[in-house]
Amino acid sequence: MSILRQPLKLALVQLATGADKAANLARAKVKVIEAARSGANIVVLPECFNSPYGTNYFPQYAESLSTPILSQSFTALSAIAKETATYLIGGSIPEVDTTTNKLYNTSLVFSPTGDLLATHRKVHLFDIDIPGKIRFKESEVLSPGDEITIFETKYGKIGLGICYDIRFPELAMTAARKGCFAMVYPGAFNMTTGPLHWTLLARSRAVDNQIYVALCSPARDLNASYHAWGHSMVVDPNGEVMEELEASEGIVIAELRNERVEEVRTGIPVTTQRRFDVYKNVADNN
Ligand SMILES: O=C(O)CCC(=O)C(=O)O
Repeated sequence: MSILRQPLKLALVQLATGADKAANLARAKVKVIEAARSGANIVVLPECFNSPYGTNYFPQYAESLSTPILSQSFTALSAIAKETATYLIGGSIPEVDTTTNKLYNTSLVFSPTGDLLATHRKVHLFDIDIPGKIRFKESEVLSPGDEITIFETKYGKIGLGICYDIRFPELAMTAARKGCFAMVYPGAFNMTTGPLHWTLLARSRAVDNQIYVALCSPARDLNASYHAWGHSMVVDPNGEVMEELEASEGIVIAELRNERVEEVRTGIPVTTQRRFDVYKNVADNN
């Protein structure tokens, strides 16, 4: 069965971001136009591309999406998607729900006509504490989303997660079993877990599910309080890294094809060999 209806070019924009939201949105527009001119059909921006990354920044930069026209980032992303006629996976932005006052780390996806296709609120919040290296507690200010996000494109279905979501294989597995040809994760790993796990996790989710996996980071800025790992990459369904950036701003484009999915799935047919009769109670504790 064809899960990818036609070949497509996927672009990851490893954006250089700063503290000025309007400047970040303007820079995103320039780079998405550049990607589209290079033939990209789907373009991805990084996690928190419109603000610095840090719990202290989220309340200040958060936008309500309840009246989209009033959201600076929503309107900008929709207009960029329309102008470039691309599917735009708009990284993520801090969102405030004004009825509950809760904050979320939220990704918006737009169609080539500028219509909203999907909204993903980061499900697994980035709460880690590695003594002497990094402590980060998104849950101090953010609330988690509660849904797996899958959206339909003319190419097929794509699953969407944000950064730390990649550490949870269940999310990608569920999306793959629902027919997604790719998982896309806007992300911003750091200088401790980046070198340890970024590539490992991307390749793992790809090879677990025999799907494409794309991770899109901001560029590294050593003057910022958070140093992003960079290394945006596209991994193929065999777990092979197709394209990868270093730490500075750039764009990578990879061509995704159904033949590659089929070739890998035929050679090593794990997608049809699963034994849910053996591990159907995967969520039980004992
Ligand atoms: O999982 C990690 O090591 C990093 C996650 C992260 O930076 C994030 O969720 O924003």
